[in-house]
Amino acid sequence: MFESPRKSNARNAWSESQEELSEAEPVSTVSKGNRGKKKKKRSQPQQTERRSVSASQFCAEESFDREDEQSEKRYTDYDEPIVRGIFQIGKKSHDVLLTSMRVTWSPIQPETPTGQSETLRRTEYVELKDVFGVKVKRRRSAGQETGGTLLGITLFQCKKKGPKLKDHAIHFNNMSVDHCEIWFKKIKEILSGFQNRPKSLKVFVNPASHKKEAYQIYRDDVAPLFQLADIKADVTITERKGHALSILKESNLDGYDGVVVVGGDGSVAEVAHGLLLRAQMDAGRDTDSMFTPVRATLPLGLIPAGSTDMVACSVHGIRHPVTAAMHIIMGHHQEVDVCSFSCLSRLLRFGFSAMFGFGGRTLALAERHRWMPPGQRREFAVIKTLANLKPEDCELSYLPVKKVQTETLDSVKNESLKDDIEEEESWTTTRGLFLNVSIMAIPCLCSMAPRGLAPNTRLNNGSMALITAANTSRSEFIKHLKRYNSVNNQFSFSFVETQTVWAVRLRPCSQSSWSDDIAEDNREYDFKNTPIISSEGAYPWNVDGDLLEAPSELLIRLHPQLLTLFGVDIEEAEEAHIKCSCI
Ligand SMILES: Nc1ncnc2c1ncn2[C@@H]1O[C@H](COP(=O)(O)OP(=O)(O)OP(=O)(O)O)[C@@H](O)[C@H]1O
Repeated sequence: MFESPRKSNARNAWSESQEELSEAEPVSTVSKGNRGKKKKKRSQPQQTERRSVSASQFCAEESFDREDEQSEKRYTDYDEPIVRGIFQIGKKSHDVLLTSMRVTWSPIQPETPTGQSETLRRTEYVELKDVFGVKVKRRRSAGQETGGTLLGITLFQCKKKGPKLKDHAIHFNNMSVDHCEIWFKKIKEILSGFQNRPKSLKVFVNPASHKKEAYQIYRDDVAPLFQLADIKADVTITERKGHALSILKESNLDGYDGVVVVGGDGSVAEVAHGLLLRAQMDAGRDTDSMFTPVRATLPLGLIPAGSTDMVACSVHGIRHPVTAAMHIIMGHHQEVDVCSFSCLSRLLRFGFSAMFGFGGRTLALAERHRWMPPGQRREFAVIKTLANLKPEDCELSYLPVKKVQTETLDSVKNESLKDDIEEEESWTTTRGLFLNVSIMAIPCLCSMAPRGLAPNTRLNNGSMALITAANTSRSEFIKHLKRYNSVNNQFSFSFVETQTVWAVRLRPCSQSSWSDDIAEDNREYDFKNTPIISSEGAYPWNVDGDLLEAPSELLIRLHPQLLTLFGVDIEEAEEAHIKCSCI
């Protein structure tokens, strides 16, 4: 029985095999003077191409025998042959070559009357930039934990299909210990040279997320991939709201290369806030004043396991735990804009999006009915809030993004924004009745809004979308909401306005805050068993799916590229994909 590669112990993989096996076969380590034709033609591989090339491509490159000195130099700089040997791949023996960039293999077979073209057509390769793990492959009997007959080595490749990433195993069979040891060590050495790839991660799993499946998702889909990639994971299963935040504030994070959260948007927001707050504390920033924040030192990985997963969808383009894990393993970094929420100059939290009015009230109501199953709770809250739809009387001010400012450097932008915030005349102010006010620093993709709640915002374009729905009839407002899930433009209503902004100030003016709703609600429900979340005079905000109560005016500022997430800019990824299929 073959050992399942996912269950092998990555760290001791080779040392274990050395102890148990002694039989050796000659290995032809490729010397510079004996590279043959293969050494000459490999130029720097294209960064976007992930699939194996066809033999015809390889053949075309191979066929040039006369090369000038310059191309020879390019070859030796980038694609030095390291080791060459024979492995069985599938059912056939192959001539396999390892260079610093790739592993190339072609079947060994007698030459045909037409020459070598057939062999070359079958030549394939995998680029090492797409490989995330190498393991020793052994045959073990049922129940055998260690040892076993060496069969060869297995490479684990990250494969891309649209926005989806998945792992793919390529088996190179050879029963010689010496042969496999050299290959194993050389490939390991190359893989450890990828600086962006994390070696050690702090992982937070929220067991209460959505259908309580976060731990299972981590254990079954993510941990085996981390193990293949030799990533050490220090896992905390959170016990309560705020648990991850307190760990991030208090623990020594020096040994980690990143932080990972397995959960929904609420968990993501808590961990993102924790990382950023920790960075401010370490940098000595006074968060009780108008401060210019510093960037978080560690990148954050998001494994979606919540009910909406807007942040994960926005940075991966898909809600898929394996894709999320592969972005972390491969060290794909994406800078992301973040906003800060402050009240009377005091920082309340960092986050990505906020809703006031309908969005805030709906969440507040759902939170008060936590005892209901998640889907039912949300549906109930939406219907009840729509039934009691009330506009918010508020004063709304914003700092519009000026064209010239969008091109300035981030640090300059932060300082310039700080000056503008302090100058009252830079603000545009309106007072009115609003059914909903949304402020989004990222596109907020989710199943209810596949194009995003804020489709015109990018992850790091240095601005936020301000979307206001002024007072209108319930039926018009429902039409607007329904459009998020359709191909029609949700903003083409006279009562909806969108702005591109840097900062927003919102001051509720109505005296009847949502505590009136609670009083009404409590008449209908058993309030002894329902926690009362609101305090008198506080207004509910939905900040990344988490309830935030602000007693008075809330200031929301944008901080360009303050956080690094493991992921990609999905628009760029899509463009690259389109280009590929055109070719
Ligand atoms: N052990 C725990 N028990 C209860 N709540 C927890 C626990 N650990 C963390 N939390 C809190 O649960 C809140 C909600 O979790 P999360 O956002 O992951 O799930 P969700 O609400 O189902 O998903 P989404 O936000 O995507 O809709 C978070 O604010 C988090 O702080």
